[in-house]
Amino acid sequence: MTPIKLLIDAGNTRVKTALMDADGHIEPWFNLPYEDILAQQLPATVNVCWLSLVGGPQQHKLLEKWLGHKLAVHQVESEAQAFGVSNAYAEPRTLGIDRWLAMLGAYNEQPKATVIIDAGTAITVDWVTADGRHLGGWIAPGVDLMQTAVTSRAPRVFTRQEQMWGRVNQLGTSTPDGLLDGCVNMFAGIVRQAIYVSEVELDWFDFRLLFSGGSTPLLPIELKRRGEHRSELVLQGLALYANT
Ligand SMILES: Nc1ncnc2c1ncn2[C@@H]1O[C@H](COP(=O)(O)OP(=O)(O)O)[C@@H](O)[C@H]1O
Ligand SMILES: CC(C)(COP(=O)(O)O)[C@@H](O)C(=O)NCCC(=O)O
Ligand SMILES: [K+]
Repeated sequence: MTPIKLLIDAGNTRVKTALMDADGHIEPWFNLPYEDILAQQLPATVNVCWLSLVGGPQQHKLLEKWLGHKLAVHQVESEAQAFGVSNAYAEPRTLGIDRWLAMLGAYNEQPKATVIIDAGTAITVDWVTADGRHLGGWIAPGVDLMQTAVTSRAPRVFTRQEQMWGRVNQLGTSTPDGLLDGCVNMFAGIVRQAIYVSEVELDWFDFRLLFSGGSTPLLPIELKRRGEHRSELVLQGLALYANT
């Protein structure tokens, strides 16, 4: 493919990108922490970029430094409605652009009742009905943040740099294991609660459960099997805007 457009999903921790050609085909490019993006060489054929940014001024500055003045940048904002989806927020622009785009990406792929759980820096959960109504959602700390929240206020609690995988359903027998297991299980718990609310409160019996974000692999297999791992939803939403 000859890429002409760059799509950027700039989270609070990592930057995910894709390239789009003149026919609207997209191909994933990289998923890197901010400090590593400057080393990435932009393809010479790319002249325009579509940006989803939830990070602050520091992250914005890094992106500007990377892109230089070579590209026209379209920064997308959440809207009251677009591409068949209506935003539940009374102030639509205050909904995280990553959450908005993930809903557009999912709904335009399959217009069906959908729950999207994005577990990155924060964990967000959003509900969209089969007719494209966003009902609202949740914002909770991500797994790393949960651990930092405890260690920053309790001097005797500490973490060890170690693999987080496979910790769900474990009972910790040391401080770092107990903290890790507690936080990973908090994540599993919010997923179970989201399923409960969908089935019992909303009476949904046939819905898509989509997982995205860097912490998805921490979920136990029985929860992963209830849904699909779809980390490119924000980029798919951006592609809708880039194709207009
Ligand atoms: N390659 C990786 N190795 C270890 N942890 C990762 C990796 N990628 C993502 N994570 C975890 O996921 C989080 C970032 O996921 P991501 O969905 O990219 O977040 P955001 O959109 O907030 O930038 C990190 O805080 C970390 O917990
Ligand atoms: C909730 C978020 C911090 C999630 O960001 P992420 O974890 O993907 O980096 C982001 O979507 C955001 O800043 N939202 C604005 C507030 C809102 O959605 O209501
Ligand atoms: K998130």
